[in-house]
Amino acid sequence: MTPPLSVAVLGASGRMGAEAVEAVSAAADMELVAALGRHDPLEKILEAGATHVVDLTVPDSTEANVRFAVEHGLHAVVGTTGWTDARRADLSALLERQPGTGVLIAPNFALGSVLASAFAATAAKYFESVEIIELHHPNKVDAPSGTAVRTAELIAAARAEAGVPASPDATETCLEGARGADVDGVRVHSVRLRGLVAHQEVLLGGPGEQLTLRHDSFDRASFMPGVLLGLRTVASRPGLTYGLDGYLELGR
Ligand SMILES: NC(=O)C1=CN([C@@H]2O[C@H](COP(=O)(O)OP(=O)(O)OC[C@H]3O[C@@H](n4cnc5c(N)ncnc54)[C@H](OP(=O)(O)O)[C@@H]3O)[C@@H](O)[C@H]2O)C=CC1
Ligand SMILES: O=C(O)C1=N[C@H](C(=O)O)C[C@H](O)C1
Repeated sequence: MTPPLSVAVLGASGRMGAEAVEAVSAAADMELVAALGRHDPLEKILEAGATHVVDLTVPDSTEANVRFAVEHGLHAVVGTTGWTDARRADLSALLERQPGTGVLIAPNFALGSVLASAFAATAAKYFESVEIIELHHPNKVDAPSGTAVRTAELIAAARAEAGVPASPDATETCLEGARGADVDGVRVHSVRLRGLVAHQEVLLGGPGEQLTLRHDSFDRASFMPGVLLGLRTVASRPGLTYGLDGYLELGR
């Protein structure tokens, strides 16, 4: 019989971390061996004999956490935001020196969200205009969301490959921010509202029509199947995978 995966959760008392602790504890093929808070030394992961780490902390700490895991040959599943191109490139370089170790950075673990972003990328070349609205709870520490950034990147890449020109926009703004953030040429608007969890709309416009792709996470339980899928897959995918779509058969 295959032994259970030995999993350590970082950020264990946070909104996502607490949910992950429950999900891992309930999974028959996993054992939760450590649950670390902000003040716990990372060495606790090693003492506990973890082989897999889940990072659900904050953008300021995630890079050091993941580097620590990789340097010790542990596989990491990362949901924390803040992984810029430069940070991912540094991590890829580190992973080259640790063959056999896998890291998944997943801007969104909800399968519906991953699918919605993939659908948006597929649709993007057929429409003149595309904009993203992401909507989250007001305790979220960053904007725009990692999901919106990833979706914009996928859309921009698909449009560039198809040779689609930039979305038309003749606006003269008189107030900074009125048109949202520019992510790879895609406008992203961030809403923070009490009562929300995590939501996103991709608006695609053409002459006389609009396609809206909306995904809603009403509960953080929505992220857990993706976290568990990541944990079950990451060791078989050495190096860095960016986006849970990398583990799914999406057939672009
Ligand atoms: N990929 C995905 O599907 C999802 C990703 N996220 C992302 O996950 C991250 C966490 O979100 P959320 O759970 O809502 O946030 P919370 O603020 O609820 O939790 C963050 C956790 O990180 C801990 N922490 C804070 N600072 C440090 C530090 N310096 N070192 C180690 N740990 C630290 C906190 O500890 P303490 O309690 O002691 O302050 C807390 O437990 C965010 O980046 C968010 O965007 C969120 C939802 C889904
Ligand atoms: O902070 C959150 O809540 C979320 N963060 C991730 C992001 O920034 O995209 C994923 C999801 O949107 C929830």
